[in-house]
Amino acid sequence: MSRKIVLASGNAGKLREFNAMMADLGLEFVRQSELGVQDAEETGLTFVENALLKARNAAQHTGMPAMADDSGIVVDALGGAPGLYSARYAGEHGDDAANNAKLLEALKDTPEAQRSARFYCCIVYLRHPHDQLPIIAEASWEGRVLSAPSGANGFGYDPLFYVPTHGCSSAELPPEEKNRISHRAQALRKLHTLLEQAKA
Ligand SMILES: O=P(O)(O)OP(=O)(O)OP(=O)(O)OC[C@H]1O[C@@H](n2cnc3c(O)ncnc32)[C@H](O)[C@@H]1O
Ligand SMILES: [Mg+2]
Repeated sequence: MSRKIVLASGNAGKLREFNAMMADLGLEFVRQSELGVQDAEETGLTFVENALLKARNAAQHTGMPAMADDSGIVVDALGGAPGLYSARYAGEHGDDAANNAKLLEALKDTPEAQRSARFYCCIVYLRHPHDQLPIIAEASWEGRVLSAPSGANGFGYDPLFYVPTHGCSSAELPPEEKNRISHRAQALRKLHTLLEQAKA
């Protein structure tokens, strides 16, 4: 699949990671902001609906194949919150510091054994604006929420997300290691396999 894809995200951290991962997969993309595409309203009640809304918006505004990611942190002790609303958990969209502070506050009385959480990522690919058979891949990354931030890599909730397999936060992982094991890496590899199979 050689066509250029419009990547329907405005999140700098995600774009950095997609940039690193898609080159290895031979996927060429352009950011929607470079094509004047405005962010879609995320009115969905599921991650897949929001990813579809973002991909469809970008495809319709450009006529190109489009790919979108909707993701978040799902915390068991909070009944799955912030989940779908991770980007605006503290109110202001994309205020990572406020979102992390609110998460720490919400779990201040939660013991370590009950702080399990997972990052979830759903990626949707549309071949063109009228594509009725989107290619969809999703993945989760199991961990738990730390009681204090640690590490400076990554973005969003990475300083608070403890990765049991590596004994550190996802913000302490080297970027290339996060891009090997994360929810986004797993979902993108699945999507790539589906694209190859569909010869999309
Ligand atoms: O919708 P786009 O434009 O892609 O950008 P966004 O930041 O609004 O993205 P989402 O709506 O998918 O919300 C995802 C939020 O979940 C968090 N998140 C997602 N993936 C993450 C990761 O790999 N590490 C840390 N936090 C992550 C982060 O706070 C994001 O703001
Ligand atoms: Mg968003």
